[in-house]
Amino acid sequence: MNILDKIVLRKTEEVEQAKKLVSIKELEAGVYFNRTPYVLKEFILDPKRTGIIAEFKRRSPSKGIINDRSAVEEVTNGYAAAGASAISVLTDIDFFGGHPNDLLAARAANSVPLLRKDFMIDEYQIVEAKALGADIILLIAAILTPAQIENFGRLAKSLGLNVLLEVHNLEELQRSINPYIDAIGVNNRNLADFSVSIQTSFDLADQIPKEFLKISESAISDPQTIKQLKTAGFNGFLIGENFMKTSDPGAAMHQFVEELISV
Ligand SMILES: O=C(O)c1ccccc1NCC(=O)[C@H](O)[C@H](O)COP(=O)(O)O
Repeated sequence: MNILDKIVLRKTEEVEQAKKLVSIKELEAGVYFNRTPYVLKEFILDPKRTGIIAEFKRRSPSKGIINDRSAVEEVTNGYAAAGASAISVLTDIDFFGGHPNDLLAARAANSVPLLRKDFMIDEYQIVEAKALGADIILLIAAILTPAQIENFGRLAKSLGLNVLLEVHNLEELQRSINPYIDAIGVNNRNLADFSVSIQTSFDLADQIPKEFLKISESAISDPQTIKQLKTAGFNGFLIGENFMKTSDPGAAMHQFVEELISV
């Protein structure tokens, strides 16, 4: 069993527990449920912003603890001030040290699009994402069937949410595209064995149909790489560890953006 299988197994139990604790009706009565989500495309393509989706990530299966000291409000405020086009908040508890409350806290503290970064395997989590104040959900092709991706995408769009489809290879891309997707993220990390290669993004860049935003995800640590990814057609860049491993992730992003402007 690889790490993705383990995560999905645990997630299945977690979602069943959550359903028993909080009903869909209660989620729909939440303070954020009726807010209109931001449109990701407007923020990613805004020339005053950076295209960076900066991630709040305490730990990961590949790296262990990355940062268990920084507060979500402080970090996400720092990211927004540094020009983030969106902020990714990991809500997985057991494998990433996140929590749904991190998303609520980030929502209360920020006015940029928020990605609920989690392993979505059930429609309940999409309704929950809306209730937590998310603007974007992630659908990972490696753990979902094409029918699930279409059904989850349809539900997300009916709630006004943006849909980011994550793929790692051409086969996942070709079998997963549907009309409910806004953005395609190419994950440079192989989630089964943790190997990373930016080449994955370069290889898939021209295969992504023009109507989708193109996001390169993971293992980005150098402004020069962003420049190359932009030349290849990417408009968005998901970065976690490179900022979170520092004592002040917002300041680290600010410094990164300064360098990005000058390369
Ligand atoms: O990061 C991991 O170790 C990981 C393991 C298994 C499934 C998902 C995983 N990460 C999720 C992500 O895709 C990243 O958090 C995100 O793209 C940011 O990556 P990075 O900039 O390398 O922290």
